[in-house]
Amino acid sequence: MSGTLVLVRHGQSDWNLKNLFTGWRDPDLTELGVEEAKAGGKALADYGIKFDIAFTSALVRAQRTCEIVLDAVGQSSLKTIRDQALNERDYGELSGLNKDDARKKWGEEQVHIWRRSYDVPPPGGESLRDTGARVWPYYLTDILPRVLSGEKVLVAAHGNSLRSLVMVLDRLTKEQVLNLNLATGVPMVYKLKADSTVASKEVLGDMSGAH
Ligand SMILES: O=C(O)[C@H](O)COP(=O)(O)O
Repeated sequence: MSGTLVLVRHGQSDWNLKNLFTGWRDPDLTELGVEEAKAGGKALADYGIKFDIAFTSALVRAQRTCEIVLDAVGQSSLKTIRDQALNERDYGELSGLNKDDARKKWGEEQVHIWRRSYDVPPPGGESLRDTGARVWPYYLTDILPRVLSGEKVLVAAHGNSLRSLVMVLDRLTKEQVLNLNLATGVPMVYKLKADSTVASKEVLGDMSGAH
């Protein structure tokens, strides 16, 4: 019997609010980010799920989101595994730069390619493929076996580490992944088949405002 995989991007961080490239830098959630995480948790509580285990990254914005979601579903003491394999894409030399300033310097198109393409890395940083090269093996060895054995698994992570997973789960092409944007704090509930492909996907919230 296969289980359930819930992916949730962390709520708004201080650097999301300031419009800065963040990557492996470690800002905390804003007040809005806390509210987004609470709303995602409430959606999961209303859905009626109880998790068997949670995974998050080595970065505080994802860890706090994970804690807030678990609190909302009444499981604040649930075992949670932190691993930097789930960290945000390393933004390299863009880390700490303002996204609008970067567009002025390098042009809208180039910045969009760095942010959303599959295989073009930002200077000194990771492409989505590079991010996947650490997320996918971790998923295969540490997360997927639990889901396939029937567990309900929460993964609270980042826009791009989760895009690399969604790309595989939703079988998106390199072209399609350009338009994949994940909203902060909106849970995606996947039920997997025994062969690890997706039986169903439900999005508990509004992804349309994601950018
Ligand atoms: O690291 C960051 O700056 C954000 O968390 C994600 O950035 P993006 O929207 O450019 O992918």
